[in-house]
Amino acid sequence: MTLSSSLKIEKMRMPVMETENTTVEASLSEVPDRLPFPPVTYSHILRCSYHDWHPRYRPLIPKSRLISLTPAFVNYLRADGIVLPPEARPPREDDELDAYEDSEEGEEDPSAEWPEIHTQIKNTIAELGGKVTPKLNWSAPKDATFMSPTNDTECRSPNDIYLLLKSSDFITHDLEHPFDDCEPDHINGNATEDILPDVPYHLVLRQYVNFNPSLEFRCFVRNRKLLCMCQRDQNHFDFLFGMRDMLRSRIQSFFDEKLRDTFPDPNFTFDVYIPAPHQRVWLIDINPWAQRTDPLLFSWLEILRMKDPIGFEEEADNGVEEGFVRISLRDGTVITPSSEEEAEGDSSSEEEEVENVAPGGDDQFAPFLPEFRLIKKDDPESYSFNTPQFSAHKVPKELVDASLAGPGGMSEFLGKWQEILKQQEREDRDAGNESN
Ligand SMILES: Nc1ncnc2c1ncn2[C@@H]1O[C@H](COP(=O)(O)OP(=O)(O)OP(=O)(O)O)[C@@H](O)[C@H]1O
Ligand SMILES: [Mg+2]
Repeated sequence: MTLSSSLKIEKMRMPVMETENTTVEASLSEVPDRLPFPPVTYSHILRCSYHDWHPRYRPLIPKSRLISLTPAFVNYLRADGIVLPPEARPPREDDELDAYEDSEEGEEDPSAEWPEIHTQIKNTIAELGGKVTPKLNWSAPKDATFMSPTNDTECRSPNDIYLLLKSSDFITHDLEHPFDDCEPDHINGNATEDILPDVPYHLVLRQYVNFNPSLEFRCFVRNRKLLCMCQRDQNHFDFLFGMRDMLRSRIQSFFDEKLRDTFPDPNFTFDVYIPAPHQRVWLIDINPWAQRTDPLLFSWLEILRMKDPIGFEEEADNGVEEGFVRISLRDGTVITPSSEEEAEGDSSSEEEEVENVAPGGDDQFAPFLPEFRLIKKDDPESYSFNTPQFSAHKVPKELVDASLAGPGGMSEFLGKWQEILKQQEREDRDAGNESN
């Protein structure tokens, strides 16, 4: 879950947007003051929490473990400042034993308040092969990767995890604002009491895998219909265009078979990963149908105003070619296999292979298939490969340089940070003295 994209951004995005088949032009006067979302309820947010859906979809998810967090640990995450438990380091030959013991003695150990969680995290990292990527109920600390020497969310020790979690605004959002802009649920038409629900906080540890970001997709579901989807990474990948129909078909089947009738809410978004050889779809996350979920290559207004795909029935026989959806058309009408049978015998000669076009090619009609939006070569949305995402969360260059400078790990980086701050204070003081 990212911090919300504002309506202002929606307005900026709307005027010209290349879609898969059409160019949508909307005048700003058509843009409402508020995005027309249905009310987002507390229980919808809770049902999108990893701990809620993980047991239901376990076989569809890459290997992960959940650790139920105690109030003491949640307090540690919430507390200002970053104090990490002391790390046991192997004694070096030149260590004076006395000096080594002295330095250990004085150190504060926050994990003394939550030793069982600390141990569970250590054991889970080992169980998952030594490398994990963490997240809380809704969010991964993607905005804090500047704290990591590898510049990503790979963690090898509990301290790597604590440092990322405590440095992330996305994690703070999970802790402090999960129900912002939400309202109580309605039972029999009556609103329930407006008391914020208790959140059963969980730490999710996923076995770290080298993801190919070009094969991650976000999918939007409204009224249990797969409405549209797009790539998650904001770069242009030429090869995706040739695979679009095949990937769409995989995602549609995955949705129909695994999610459509099992997710408790009719509206939601989900993220998938379809690594080579692109046979298997992995579920990565489920996000609320709410402004806080980044619509990526779409704008929310565009999604909310989108027509439902009218749907299709894939031919029941085995004449379906890999990578294509075969739809029966006659006189511009969709003919499903059952209606075809009723009408007359074999009509295969009248079949056409169609992409995401409406009958008669008229844009006023609903599309047949969910739009699958990819970044074209010259799209303004396409980032340069060097530009990091989450620009709102950028930090001074010195900090990034410091984090990348040495192999000493994250704790060393914290030390460098303190040094930079002290140096800055000294310079400010000197500048003040000079001007006096
Ligand atoms: N097992 C894994 N190993 C390595 N990287 C992973 C793994 N699982 C997910 N990732 C990476 O982490 C990214 C973020 O994960 P996730 O979608 O769960 O975070 P999020 O905070 O919910 O994101 P958003 O705010 O976009 O909803 C994914 O896009 C993927 O690149
Ligand atoms: Mg998410």
